Amino acid sequence: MTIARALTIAGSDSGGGAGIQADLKTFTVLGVYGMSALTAITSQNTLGVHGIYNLPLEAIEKQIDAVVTDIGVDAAKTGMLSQVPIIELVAAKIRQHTIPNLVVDPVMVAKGGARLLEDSAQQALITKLIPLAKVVTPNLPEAEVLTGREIRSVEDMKDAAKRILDYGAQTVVVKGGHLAGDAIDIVYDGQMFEELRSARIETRHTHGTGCTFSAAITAELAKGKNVMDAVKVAKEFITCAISDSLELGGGHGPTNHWAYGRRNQA
Ligand SMILES: Nc1ncnc2c1ncn2[C@@H]1O[C@H](COP(=O)(O)OP(=O)(O)OP(=O)(O)O)[C@@H](O)[C@H]1O
Ligand SMILES: Cc1ncc(COP(=O)(O)O)c(N)n1
Repeated sequence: MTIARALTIAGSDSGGGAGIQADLKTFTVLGVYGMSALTAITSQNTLGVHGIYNLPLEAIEKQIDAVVTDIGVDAAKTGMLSQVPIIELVAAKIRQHTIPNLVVDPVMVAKGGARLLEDSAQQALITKLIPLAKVVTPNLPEAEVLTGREIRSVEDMKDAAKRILDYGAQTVVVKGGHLAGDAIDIVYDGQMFEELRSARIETRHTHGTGCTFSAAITAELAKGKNVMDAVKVAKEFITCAISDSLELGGGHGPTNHWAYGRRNQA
């Protein structure tokens, strides 16, 4: 049996709702074989991030080399890459192995406010990693940092998408989860804008939405979908996952990674 293969290069969330745990669950539910290269371990739960332990560069490099040279990768995503040397290493490895279908989730701040990207590393993300991306998926605060402009409306989101595309990404998805009203995401490929809209779900259990969304795009690209179709599946996947989110822990509970699969079986 052949199976599409996806790699996540990201941090571990011990709470299981975000980071590589969210990515691997999403890959599995979408029928893709998941692999991981850990960049950092976080001590984390639904209440917040309690500790960050970046891994040595050699450990990150060896994980990527091991899976690429043996198993192979049809698509990959990056998540938490907290420091300049980690970003530079990951970018160099992606180029060296010509890893296809790269989704860059420019993770900066966890839901509880903990910084997962050092300020000094923002520029490296823009100059080293985003130019390699088939798709880059900033949320509103991330898009504001990347462009240096406030985003208050869908028009501002479109303007940000254009500016981020100019850094060299092939497609930009500006996620509107942080705007009031419907959850609107703007997709821009340099030619046209597409607006993906869903009703806002009233819940505080949204830990890991960004990781899950970008992992779903990665899984669909690994299976050979084009970017627009992959993003549409990811939007459905995350909407189901938030609708059926899990009341675990005392803070922001995780989304339900199984909900999309169950709904499509029913
Ligand atoms: N309450 C909600 N109801 C419906 N969809 C939502 C909701 N919140 C987020 N989304 C959707 O989830 C996806 C992830 O968007 P979001 O803006 O939450 O990014 P994020 O990177 O997860 O942010 P955060 O770091 O706060 O988790 C997008 O498709 C967005 O539209
Ligand atoms: C290890 C790790 N990576 C990323 C996030 C961001 O999560 P979100 O998907 O909520 O933006 C996180 N909280 N922890």
